[in-house]
Amino acid sequence: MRRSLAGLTFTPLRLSSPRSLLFMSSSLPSSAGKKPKQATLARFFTSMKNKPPGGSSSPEKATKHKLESGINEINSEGASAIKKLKHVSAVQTPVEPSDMSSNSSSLPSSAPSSGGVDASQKSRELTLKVEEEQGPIENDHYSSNIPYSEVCEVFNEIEATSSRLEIIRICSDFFTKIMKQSSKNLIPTTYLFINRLGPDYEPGLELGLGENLLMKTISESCGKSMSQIKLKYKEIGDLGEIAMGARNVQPTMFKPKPLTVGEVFKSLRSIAKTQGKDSQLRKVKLIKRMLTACQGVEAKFLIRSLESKLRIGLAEKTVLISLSKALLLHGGNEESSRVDDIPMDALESAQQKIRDAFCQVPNYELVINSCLEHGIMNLDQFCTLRPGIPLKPMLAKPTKAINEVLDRFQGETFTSEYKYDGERAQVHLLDDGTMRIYSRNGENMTERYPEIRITDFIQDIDATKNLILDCEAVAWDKEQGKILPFQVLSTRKRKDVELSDIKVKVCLFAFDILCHNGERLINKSLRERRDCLTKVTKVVPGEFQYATQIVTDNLDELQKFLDESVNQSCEGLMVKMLEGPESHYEPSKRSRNWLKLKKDYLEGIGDSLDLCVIGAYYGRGKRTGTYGGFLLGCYNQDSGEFETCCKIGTGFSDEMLQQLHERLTPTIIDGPKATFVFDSSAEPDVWFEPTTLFEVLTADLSLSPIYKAGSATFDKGVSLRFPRFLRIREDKGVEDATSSEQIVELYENQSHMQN
Ligand SMILES: Nc1ncnc2c1ncn2[C@@H]1O[C@H](COP(=O)(O)OP(=O)(O)OP(=O)(O)O)[C@@H](O)[C@H]1O
Repeated sequence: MRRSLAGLTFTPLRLSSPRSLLFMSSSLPSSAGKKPKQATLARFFTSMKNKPPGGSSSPEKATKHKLESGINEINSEGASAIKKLKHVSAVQTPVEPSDMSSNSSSLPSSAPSSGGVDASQKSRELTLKVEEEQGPIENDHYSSNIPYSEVCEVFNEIEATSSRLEIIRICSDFFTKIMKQSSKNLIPTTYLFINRLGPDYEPGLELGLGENLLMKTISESCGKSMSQIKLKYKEIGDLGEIAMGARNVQPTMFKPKPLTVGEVFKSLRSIAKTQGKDSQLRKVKLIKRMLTACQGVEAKFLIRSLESKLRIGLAEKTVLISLSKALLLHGGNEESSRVDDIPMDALESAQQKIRDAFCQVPNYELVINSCLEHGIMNLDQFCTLRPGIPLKPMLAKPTKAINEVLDRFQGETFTSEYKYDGERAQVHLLDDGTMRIYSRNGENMTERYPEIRITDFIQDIDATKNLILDCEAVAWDKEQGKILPFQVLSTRKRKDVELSDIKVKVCLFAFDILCHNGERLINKSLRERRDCLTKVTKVVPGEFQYATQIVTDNLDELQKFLDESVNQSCEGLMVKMLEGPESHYEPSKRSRNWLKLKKDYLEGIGDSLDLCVIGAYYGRGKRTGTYGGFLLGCYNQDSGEFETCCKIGTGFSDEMLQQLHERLTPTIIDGPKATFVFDSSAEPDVWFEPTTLFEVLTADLSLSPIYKAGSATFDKGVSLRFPRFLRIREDKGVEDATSSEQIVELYENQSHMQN
């Protein structure tokens, strides 16, 4: 069967067997270890345009070089004075909605011929003035003339589709189509699809728009009163639908000029970056401009993007797979001009390459541009980790007993390290001497630790130009010279920390080095990386130390080491492969080459779970006035859904219940989201927008007809028995919740142990 999308004919991807189906929906590392069939692959890749390193002369190339050297500094000094003046000239005249696509097009005749100090200072002043009026000026990396309506039509189609394979087909067909027009279209479009405004580590990309502000804007632009909007919102609970309904019945004198993907994306970024005096007003102005130009379904998705909830059931992983298909097709010649013509193993390799690159460089812009310039199959040479970009950290699998560890590492050389109880800190030293510290989620938290100076911990500062270290930041008692528990660390301020504010000292415990002087070390053995770490850095007691470690496979020695770690306020042990390819650092992967052994959880399933709060039950008796229990869900990374796995009411202090009531009540929504998978017998009294993760302990896991975690694997869902609240996970986003896949694995391990 052939389908047609906006004039182009595509044949849907045919999957030859249930096994291939399984691959398509499988998780990130699924194809590791599988060898693609060389003959088919070779045939396919020789038919691809050969793009030698750096040999491309495509128009994207120049842009790409600019991007690679400083994409995360988009609004900084990088944009030239001329470019700024160019924008200034265009924006000095008031821009009507219908003119939105025309700004930044012409150079003023007065543009300076060189970037002399006066000229650039002057342009900076002008830029600041315009930024004050309009929000920060963007350079043109995000230009795209694709009509925004086309993206919205695709969103609409996805919203109405439940099959993940079909969604992948829709997305990859669309990406292929827009790339045929210009490959530049892909970056802003991808960001709109994943509902983000840039890489996670780029600061200042929070839209910060409250529900009320959006209602007011809709009311003012679409000619409805605030009370009408509020009433409708109570009824249908979707501001997007409301804006679309209101906009579409609004009489207009002139047909507005259609919005483009480029201008919508750039306006969203400008809204996020608008700060300071009257920022709300300026944000509203930008929204109104777009809203008055919306037609058809555009207003629905524009408002949802502004709310940062697209609600179409599109998981980021699905977008990544679709992207790899489209990019692979784009790199091929006419013989392979349809997704169907690409051999399955070529697709598998391409997907793996793009995921690997993304784990090292979590920036769509850099990954896409690298694909376009060098070809997707050469990504591993050109798109690799670098100081200044936080790579996704390697993660560990839980274990329940030392015996399990010994079974796993039998016959191998492995090492055990203390598992410190603090916050992960990826420390980067950049060529220009600046230091950045990134969290587990790639958030820049350098400001949180103003007392840390990495240069103090480097042996030979002249010989070390840049590096990336993997560490745990732990609260430290300077007087007693010992580690303090995590709870003490969490009392430190998270923002705007001044040196004078610091009451709780921090010590960095380094356990890995991932890059040194531009050399990637992740494909070296842990033993080699450790040697490098101790050569390049030096211990400063109480400020920078190495993770305490031991190399032994003796059960008694390991038991003693585990007890010692706990006595020193650690959580237990991290046990790691020490030699050979299995000891390489695997970004983003929850690997069986790193096992965690947490002393407190040995009695349970070996680990705590981080689950998303999606609903609550009103408290009774002593708990009247607060919530008495909560409905929790894990996150299915394939479908983007939250699958319920337990009700929880144990482990909360009265104070915590009060806090949770205050925190969660503003996030109440009118009904369950389409992404909540639940059974009607466990319906809560109120539903929440997913915002908060609880770290939860459980005695064990069991199958239940009421809960839905992992129900695609088993007929029933996996649920937690006797769940107990431990704390709120402030350092994780809702999509970092324990995945359905992890829950299934924990359940299977538990059944295996019981048998
Ligand atoms: N020696 C060590 N080696 C590696 N990680 C360590 C070490 N000591 C402490 N850690 C911390 O332990 C974390 C992994 O264990 P844990 O399960 O507690 O973390 P988490 O954030 O809940 O992650 P997840 O549950 O997703 O694995 C690492 O992310 C790191 O922050």
